[in-house]
Amino acid sequence: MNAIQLKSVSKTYLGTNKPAVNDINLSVKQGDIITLLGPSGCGKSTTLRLIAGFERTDSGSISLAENLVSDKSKWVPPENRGVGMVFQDFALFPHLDVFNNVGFGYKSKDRTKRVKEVLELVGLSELAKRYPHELSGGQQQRVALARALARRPVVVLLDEPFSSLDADLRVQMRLEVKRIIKEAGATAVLVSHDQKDALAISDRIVVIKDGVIQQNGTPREIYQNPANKFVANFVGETNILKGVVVEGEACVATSFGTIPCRNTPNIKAKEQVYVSIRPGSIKKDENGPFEGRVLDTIYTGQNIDAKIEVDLGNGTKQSLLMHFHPDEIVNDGDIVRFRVLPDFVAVV
Ligand SMILES: Nc1ncnc2c1ncn2[C@@H]1O[C@H](COP(=O)(O)OP(=O)(O)OP(=O)(O)O)[C@@H](O)[C@H]1O
Repeated sequence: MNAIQLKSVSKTYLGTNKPAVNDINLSVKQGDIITLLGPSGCGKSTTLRLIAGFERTDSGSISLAENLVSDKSKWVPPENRGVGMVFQDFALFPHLDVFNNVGFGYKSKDRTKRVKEVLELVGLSELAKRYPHELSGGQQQRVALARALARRPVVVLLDEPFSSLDADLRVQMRLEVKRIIKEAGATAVLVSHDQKDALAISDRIVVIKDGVIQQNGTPREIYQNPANKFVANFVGETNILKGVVVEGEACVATSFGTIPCRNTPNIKAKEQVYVSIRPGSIKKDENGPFEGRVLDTIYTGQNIDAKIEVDLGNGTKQSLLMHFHPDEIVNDGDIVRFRVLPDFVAVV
């Protein structure tokens, strides 16, 4: 079952002449976590607000759990859409304790039982009597999530859920939020401009630019086979090079040599293309076919991120980003031989 379906949804705000959301089609399967990912102003929050019912569409239709909630002749208000919302700043009520924040507006007979249940789920049973100012950022986020889940919503919408958390807590809360949503069996839509959040938490990522969906895929598809240059650049670091597809081989001829590439069979031979090579696909190898000079290195703990320069022989140089194993000793000016593995090479 589709928990969410958007068909040809568009929205232009009054007083503007460019659509914030432009003909978006999107289906989200029951139980999936999806992230709307894109730069500031691309239309992520507008999409979320249209689903929640805080904004009205200009055209197109929205269904939640297969029930139509918005089209040109039907409009279901936010409170009747079965949507749970987690806001960026968590929006907890400062004068209510954790228990009453979570149970706010929940009027059913089973209120006490349900609030206890979701507090258990988010691991806050012990802190039910605390007030928001007595909680850490991560605990406040759990309260916000528990409140959103309490009414067993059709979908949970989370607007930049990790942006107010510091780096360590952010990493921890990605896993925790994912666990909680999965255990609750909820369907969730997150909005984020952070590719690391998106890759870590999502079943699917929807990359948006200028109100238009650029790609909708699993984190692996998005990272390994970005649909275009924008997606390749926005989700992770990459090298984008011009090239020509080689006839009869899964290869692309680029300025510094022929490199293996898996997604060429559907492309005509000799066609001019752009190829995206992730830095992790460029491996140091004493017997490799290419040679470059190290310009710059950054030690990240997991890798040594390096910028190298390949001499193309005719007075021009091609710079490339590559990763070295963190054990390597790499100095600026070193000459390294390398090869390109096909794993993270894609025509875009
Ligand atoms: N209430 C509004 N009135 C007019 N224009 C708006 C309004 N809200 C958003 N916009 C415009 O619509 C476009 C999309 O905005 P939106 O907030 O959906 O983007 P976003 O991707 O969520 O950005 P951010 O990450 O900065 O929140 C932007 O150009 C924005 O300026």
